[in-house]
Amino acid sequence: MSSVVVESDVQLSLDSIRESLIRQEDTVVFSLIERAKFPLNSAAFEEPRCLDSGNSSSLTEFFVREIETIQAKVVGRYANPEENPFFLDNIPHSVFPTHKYPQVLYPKASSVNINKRIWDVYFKELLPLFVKPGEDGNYASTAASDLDCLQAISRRIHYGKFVAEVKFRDAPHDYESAIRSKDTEALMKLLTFEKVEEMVKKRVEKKAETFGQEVKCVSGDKSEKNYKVDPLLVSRIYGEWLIPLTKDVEVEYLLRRID
Ligand SMILES: C=C(O[C@@H]1C=C(C(=O)O)C=C[C@H]1O)C(=O)O
Repeated sequence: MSSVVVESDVQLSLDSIRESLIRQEDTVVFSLIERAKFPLNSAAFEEPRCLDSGNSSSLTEFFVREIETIQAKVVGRYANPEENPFFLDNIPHSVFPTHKYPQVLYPKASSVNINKRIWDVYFKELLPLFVKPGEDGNYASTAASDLDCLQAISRRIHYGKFVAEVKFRDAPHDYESAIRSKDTEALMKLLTFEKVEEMVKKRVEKKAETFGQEVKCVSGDKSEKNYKVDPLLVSRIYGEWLIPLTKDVEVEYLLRRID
């Protein structure tokens, strides 16, 4: 995953942040396309089927917890300020040396984490929209695919912290009074760029068309195109959930920006 390259004097630009968000769209769209191979398979994430007595996790929750622990220990995943865990309260230390990430985010605001909301939104609202209903019993692969989607979506939404930091640095006086009076409406207005949002929605629709079309080798084939995930739905997922949640992260971050 491409990261914003910032040196210790921490040069940030809205353009470089937006470029990373554009690249992350590829990951999000591909992960949705991959997940659409499987039906809903709700038993994996709804039923507490763990055989370990005293553990009431669903298969998916158990899987995500275990993978997060391994990723923290082996690759220091959460040393990267772009990554936010779903379950780990105490992040285990990496057993290998980790990259020293420059301190870009404001320390008191950097811990904003809305993954509980993202988890609920993903399983209750998004997933039923873009996968077929039913069960095929392929729960292990489904859980792995869900984790890919969750991590891609979570990274995208929490990137709002970087967006908010750069917007604050570009116009601290504009933001400071709204932060002091905890005026979330004013903050939302300041950080919103409707034209950019429209462009994002159009672009992800196009990406879903391009990445998810069935490829045919018959030249001149004029038959209707089939898509693995409806491109309009991908645009809607961005417009109704991913962009608003990113902006909520921006507001949460800004509210703690001058603590
Ligand atoms: C992320 C930004 O902040 C807001 C959120 C956007 C998004 O989530 O794509 C787009 C434009 C802004 O309204 C940005 O300005 O790029």
